[in-house]
Amino acid sequence: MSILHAGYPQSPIVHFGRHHNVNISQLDLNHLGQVENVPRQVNNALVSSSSELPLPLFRYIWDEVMTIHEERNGCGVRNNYKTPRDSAVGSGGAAFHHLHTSAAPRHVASSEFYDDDEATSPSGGIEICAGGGKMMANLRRHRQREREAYEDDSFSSSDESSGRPMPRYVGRDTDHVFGEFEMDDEDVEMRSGSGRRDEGKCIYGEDTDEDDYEEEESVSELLPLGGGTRRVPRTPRRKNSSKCGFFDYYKLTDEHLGSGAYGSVTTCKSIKSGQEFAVKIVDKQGETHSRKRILREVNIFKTCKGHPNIVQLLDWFEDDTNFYLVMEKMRGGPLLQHILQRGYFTEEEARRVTKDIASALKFMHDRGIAHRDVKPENVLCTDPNHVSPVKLCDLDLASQRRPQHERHPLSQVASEPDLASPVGSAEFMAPEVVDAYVGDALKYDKKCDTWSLGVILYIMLAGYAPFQGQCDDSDCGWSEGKPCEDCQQDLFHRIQDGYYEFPEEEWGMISDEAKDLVSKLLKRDPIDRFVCGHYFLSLRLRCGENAAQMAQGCTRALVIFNADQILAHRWLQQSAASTILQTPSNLIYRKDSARDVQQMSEHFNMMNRLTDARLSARFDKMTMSDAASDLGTATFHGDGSFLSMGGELFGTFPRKKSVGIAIEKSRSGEFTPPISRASPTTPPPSMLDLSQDLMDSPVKRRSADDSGTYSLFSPASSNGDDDIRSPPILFLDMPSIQLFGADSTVLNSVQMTPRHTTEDEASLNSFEGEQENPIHRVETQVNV
Ligand SMILES: Nc1ncnc2c1ncn2[C@@H]1O[C@H](COP(=O)(O)OP(=O)(O)OP(=O)(O)O)[C@@H](O)[C@H]1O
Repeated sequence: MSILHAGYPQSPIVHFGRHHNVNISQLDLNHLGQVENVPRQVNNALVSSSSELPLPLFRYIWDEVMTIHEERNGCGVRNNYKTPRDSAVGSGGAAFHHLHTSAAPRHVASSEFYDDDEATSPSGGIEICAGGGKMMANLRRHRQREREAYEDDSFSSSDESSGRPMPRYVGRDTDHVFGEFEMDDEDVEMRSGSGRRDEGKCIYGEDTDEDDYEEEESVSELLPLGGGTRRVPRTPRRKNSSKCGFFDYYKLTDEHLGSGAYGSVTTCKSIKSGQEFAVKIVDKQGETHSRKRILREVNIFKTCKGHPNIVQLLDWFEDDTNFYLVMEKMRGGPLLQHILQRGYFTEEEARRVTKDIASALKFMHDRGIAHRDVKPENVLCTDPNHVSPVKLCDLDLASQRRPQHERHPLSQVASEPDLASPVGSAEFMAPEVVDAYVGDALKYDKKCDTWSLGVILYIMLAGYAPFQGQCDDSDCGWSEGKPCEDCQQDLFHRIQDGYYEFPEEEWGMISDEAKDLVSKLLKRDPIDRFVCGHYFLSLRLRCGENAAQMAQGCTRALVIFNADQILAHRWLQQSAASTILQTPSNLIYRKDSARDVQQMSEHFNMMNRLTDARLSARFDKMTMSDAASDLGTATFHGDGSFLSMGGELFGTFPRKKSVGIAIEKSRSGEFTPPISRASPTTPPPSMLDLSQDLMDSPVKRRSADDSGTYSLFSPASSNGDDDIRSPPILFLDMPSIQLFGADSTVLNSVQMTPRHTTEDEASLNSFEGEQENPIHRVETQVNV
């Protein structure tokens, strides 16, 4: 985990008005690293986090600093800051210094981010915000550049980081010669025409002159952290005149590599070089054929281009009957089959496989993609003689965020189809995904992948799954892969309970570190589950004696978490024991009926679309309290998933309608919201209006240990920020803010001494404000 703090580096003290000072170094990661009760691996990660922060993120911060500065001060500021490398220019200099020297500044930014007077307003209340429109927009730009850099050379064949050469492409380069499928509009027709051979038609079939140019395909940009999609400007490119199909370049062999719900995968050979590849052939006539789906899969393959632990797509074709996706051939076969055939497997090998999968997931998650079907069949071994390295395949269920402009501000909460559709194979489904099946429809996110990784790790170590379905019917064929309603229900219940064991017989010999990682991944509540990928958190601390003052004065701190919790786990950090596991003999692997799962998914998708339409219609004529009750009841499910999407959601509320508040009320405990009474920090009336409605709509919370914890969220309504993507505001008149890690240990706390405290405040146990990163909570505690 890496943290970058953008605070006030020139002085560690931030002045909140006349009476209240905050030592901002409390947010400094080096300080955090010394917190005693932070687990060792977190502590270590924090201590070393500055140097781990990827350079591109620093570039982003630098860009952000300069952009904001330029906007406020006119042009030319950027240039002024570009010359010196010393710290005389404050944080900007520090960031710049880092860019040029890779040194790790402890602070980046300061007043470059925000007006000086924001830090010196009268104190009395605290406002916490997440997201930040400009931050997000700049992060998108940064991501685009980063993605282009990756495509250019970061994971090229001489990728030093992996030490593994990428497959050398020898066949036709569809991208450069013939163009690609239409990627940017999923409904668009793929172009086709008569191929040179009868078997196939080429994707771009029109005859053209040698000198013809066509526009390069737009590339959909996949964005992390709640981003959207933006088209890259088209550039002209020479178009080849030849027409061609799959069979002009490859011939099929008899070797069948596997099949799934959508196609069969066989070996093919390049006619030119004789080199072997794998080709997934999807029948257009089949019930499951969907051009949209294929295009999405290709698009995601493209985004994952070059990663050493994701199978690479090399070429793709379409003819009258089939789609052809030509990939590198994974000669070692699916993971468990490989382990079974070898009959030998060690804990160290399990560790390496886990690291490879986690690395692939981090890469995808960083780009806003969830795989959603992580299971052993989709983990393929590169080499027939070694279990690792492995690569993830089957990106056809992977999901990316939709472009911002295509989303409806409210509908995405309940029905964003990308991550809301339950897909995947039953044994590997995370509880929140199962919830979506069994009626408690709610959002789930990329963390469903890390759950599945936990299941795979469990199976690798023990040879059986942590959750298994059973029924009383002795003739039931569930264990052979046949459908059984009762077994499926039983499995779902077990996953929802989240209860599993480490039976001594198999687990006695396995290291505590390995078990610890399993338990961090198989956390029932996604909030507590380990994550990988970048997350960031923007805090706004706002002070004022009344709403008007609060609207004016604030300061902000940006915290970026490079939350590679999985890869940073101590079991993955160093070699594990070479203990020989019982896995091969215990492996009784039941192939999933992915088709059944998919049918359920389609059904759920349909329900989603209905909900979507309903919400869209309602939103247009919605009053503020409607919006509030929507958030409070229909769409806010109180398990943190709201907030895992929250940064996006809040950011997209149109300002005029944006005074929604969602309050989560736990099952037990009394709750008196500070906003419902007059206090020195009385929030704007719009918020007061809503509070009572929300109090009447408690939301069920699923975590067992949540009593006395409350959440309050609101999109921005009065922060004086003209940015339509302005972040949510959490009004608090509490004196301290605490950052919590995934395991609920306090990472940091910022103490505020309120000028006014009342007895009422003592009745508030705590607030919990979730930011975009669901693993970190911001909580206030009463300190009268
Ligand atoms: N590049 C490859 N090299 C070797 N084998 C492969 C390759 N790609 C896929 N396979 C094998 O083919 C199987 C099916 O491939 P894939 O999962 O992509 O198809 P699918 O129809 O999308 O499957 P699903 O039903 O899981 O969605 C895989 O489980 C794997 O065993």
